[in-house]
Amino acid sequence: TGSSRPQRILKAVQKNATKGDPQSVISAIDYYCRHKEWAMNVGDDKGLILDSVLTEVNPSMALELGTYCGYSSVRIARLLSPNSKLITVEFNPAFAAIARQIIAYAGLQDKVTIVEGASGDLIPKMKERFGLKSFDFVFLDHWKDRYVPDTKLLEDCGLLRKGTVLLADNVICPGAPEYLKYVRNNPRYESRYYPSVLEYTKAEDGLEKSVFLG
Ligand SMILES: O=C(NCCc1nnc(-c2ccc3[nH]cnc3c2)[nH]1)c1cc(-c2ccc(F)cc2)cc(O)c1O
Ligand SMILES: [Mg+2]
Repeated sequence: TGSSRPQRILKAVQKNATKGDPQSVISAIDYYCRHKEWAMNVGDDKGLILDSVLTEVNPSMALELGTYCGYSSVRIARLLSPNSKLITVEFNPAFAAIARQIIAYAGLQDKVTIVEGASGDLIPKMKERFGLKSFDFVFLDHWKDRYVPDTKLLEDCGLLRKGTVLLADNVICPGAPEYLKYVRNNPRYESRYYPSVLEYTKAEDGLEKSVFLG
């Protein structure tokens, strides 16, 4: 039984990044995934769009659905103000274990809480478990067929407030056509598409930013 791709990504971080330096962790993962083996991180092209939207929103409470190896958790958490927090949901325990180590290597463990389980089960428990009112920012990067049900669930659980920003990865590749229809035809959202490329490739992809209007 050999190593897994996430394990190899962790090793690349431990070998090439500087402990406590989030940017070096991001660069180490991007280098590895561009030159050694592809992986489904949001990547450096779409990552710059994520950075700019995040800086604009400056969230106190952020939610990420789909942690994978923690690459976007590090991208998000490194830009959060002091006392701001990121909760990230991961379904796969093996992914979560690697992400925890990568987030800790970046020195961001105090800003990030990784929750393991299905988003559909965890979202209804968030208010009580984390004593939070609502999220200021949500990054959707999990299973693409969960984007619509989980957005509806966030609405129904009162976890979105007037002005909450949803940013969805992969709306072109692998694609989230139902989600695009949902947010673009819904008067409760103001949506904008940011064209880009699929991580580490020249294939078309992009991010959809949707502001919840309450
Ligand atoms: O599947 C993806 N991402 C999802 C991973 C995940 N990590 N965690 C979850 C989770 C977390 C809580 C959940 N609760 C319920 N389902 C859950 C699923 N899902 C994904 C796939 C691609 C991709 C593109 C082109 C290809 F040829 C092949 C692949 C690119 C990307 O940027 C992705 O994000
Ligand atoms: Mg993605």
